[in-house]
Amino acid sequence: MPTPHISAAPGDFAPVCLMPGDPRRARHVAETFLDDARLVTDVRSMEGFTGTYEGRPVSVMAHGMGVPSVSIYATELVRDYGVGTLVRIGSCGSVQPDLDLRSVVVALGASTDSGVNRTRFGGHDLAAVADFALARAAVDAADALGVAVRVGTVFTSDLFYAPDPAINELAARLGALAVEMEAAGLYGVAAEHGARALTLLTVSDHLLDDAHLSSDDRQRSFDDMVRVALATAVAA
Ligand SMILES: O=P(O)(O)O[C@H]1O[C@H](CO)[C@@H](O)[C@H]1O
Ligand SMILES: O=c1cc[nH]c(=O)[nH]1
Repeated sequence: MPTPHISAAPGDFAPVCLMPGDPRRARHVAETFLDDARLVTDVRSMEGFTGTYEGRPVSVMAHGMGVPSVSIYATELVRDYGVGTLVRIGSCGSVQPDLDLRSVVVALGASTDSGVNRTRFGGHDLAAVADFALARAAVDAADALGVAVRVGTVFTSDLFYAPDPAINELAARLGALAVEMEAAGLYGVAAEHGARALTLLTVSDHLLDDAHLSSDDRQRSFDDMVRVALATAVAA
């Protein structure tokens, strides 16, 4: 049963899994928000945990950085462990002047410079979109929790260090709220394997202003997004 990248036993994962990029954030979510959380996999130190939230089973496992990494973990979770719902909880760089540090973004869809979805779709452009019920549940959950969210598209880039920052301005002109590195890959995996996926992001950097959150601030802001993600996970 173990896959090349996940050592859990059958049934170890809940039907819904939250996915940050950073394994330490996965542990933080498990220890802070889940009841009875237990470690179910730690291959390559990419720890995954399963516990309960409001009495419902929920898992959290990191996916690493970039489309290839999220594609591996998301595929194995869905195909080999029966996870049907994946909610990415990540960070992003804002490219809109009115989207400030600490804001939470609901990524309805993702443009990308990655080639994976074209590879997947025989050279055509795939509509890399979130599951509508999850997106609606996230917006409702955020309202109920008093967390302001912006809903729109993001740009999933293979390059954290873009050689020409003009790409961020172009993405903004074409409507992107922010830049990150996995949503388009996650949505492609979900489309291929019939799973539901959503990406929630906290703005940790402002790419137009060159402003950045401190690591303490990142943690605090991240927790608002986690509350929204958990409420979404048990509602939708
Ligand atoms: O905070 P995470 O979820 O890792 O997301 C963002 O941060 C990483 C880059 O620092 C990339 O993975 C990007 O998508
Ligand atoms: O991909 C990312 C994530 C956070 N901040 C950025 O500028 N880019």
